[in-house]
Amino acid sequence: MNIVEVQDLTTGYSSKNGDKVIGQYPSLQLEKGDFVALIGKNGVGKSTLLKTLSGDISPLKGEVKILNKKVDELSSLDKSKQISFVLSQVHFTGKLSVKDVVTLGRYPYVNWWGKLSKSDNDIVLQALEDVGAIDFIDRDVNTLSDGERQKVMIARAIAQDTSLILLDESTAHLDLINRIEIFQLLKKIARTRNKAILLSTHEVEMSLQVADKLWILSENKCIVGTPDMIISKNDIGNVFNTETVGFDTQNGVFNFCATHKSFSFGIELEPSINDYNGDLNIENRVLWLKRKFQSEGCFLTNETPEIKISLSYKNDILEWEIEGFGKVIKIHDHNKTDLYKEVVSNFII
Ligand SMILES: Nc1ncnc2c1ncn2[C@@H]1O[C@H](COP(=O)(O)OP(=O)(O)OP(=O)(O)O)[C@@H](O)[C@H]1O
Repeated sequence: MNIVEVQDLTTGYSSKNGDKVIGQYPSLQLEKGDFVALIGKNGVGKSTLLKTLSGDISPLKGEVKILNKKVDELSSLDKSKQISFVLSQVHFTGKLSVKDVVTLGRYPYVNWWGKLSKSDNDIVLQALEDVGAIDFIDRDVNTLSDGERQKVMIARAIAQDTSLILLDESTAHLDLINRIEIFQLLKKIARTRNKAILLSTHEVEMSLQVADKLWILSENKCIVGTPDMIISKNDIGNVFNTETVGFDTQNGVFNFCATHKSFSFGIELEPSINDYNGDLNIENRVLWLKRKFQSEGCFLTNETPEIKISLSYKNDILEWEIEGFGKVIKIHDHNKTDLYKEVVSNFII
């Protein structure tokens, strides 16, 4: 079942000088259980779309339905039971504890006298536990770090228990481990509690690994797909690649490319390497060396490269042999060799 249904939607802003169109989306849906990442370059319209879905701004054209009801026709109480919206920047005036802030998420459900039940209290504590914020439950929310505050705001949305949770760059201030944990937590909440969660983010690589689907905004439109579909059509590369950044569809990561072109190179591992029994993962080391050379503008090729590099294992020592421009050098590798620097200083300069 669809929680969100978008038809012929045009997002944007009206002013006395006329309408400013930001995006046009003929049809978009979010189903129960969906955890979807909304990605796209700066200024492409992610926040504008989220604010339109939440009913905070009106569409220039078309409509948004939440559980079959037009969002702009929902009462504010119904809206707060159906939609929670986590913003990236929040500031509270006055002194509010972390618990007070998360408890605000329960207010659509309180009785006539505004009294919270024990189960409301349990939901608040569980939400704080879920996001890893229970340890600062009594702190003044304005004294928290940006990352800590983000966790609290996500806990408030969880406590609000809405069908749709929208998050605008809410993991931006979190460190890597917290980002992964919050992504996984949001996915689990979507699945186990049958919610639809849409998170705008610049975490393209993590979205590909964790989200069920991606919405990629680009030039007024939205490309929708599962990560495997998106990768197979190279949608990420088509949208994000520039002269200096290229998306590697095989490894699901962005590679840096130099704007200038340098020498061609090839790296091979000689069979003797099989006898090596040290604590390095040689294949990974070579993979990252290739990336380093490519980021310097070097072109990887197996067919007669200008610089041929081979790694072997002789007399208990790893040894690089570098050949090119009529010259050969050997380097004993004690795991500290900056191979790119060696090549440039011995062969290029
Ligand atoms: N209130 C407004 N009035 C007019 N234009 C606006 C308004 N708010 C945003 N915009 C413009 O709408 C466009 C989309 O902005 P939006 O914030 O939706 O992009 P975004 O994809 O979320 O960007 P970012 O990744 O940088 O956060 C931008 O060109 C922005 O300048």
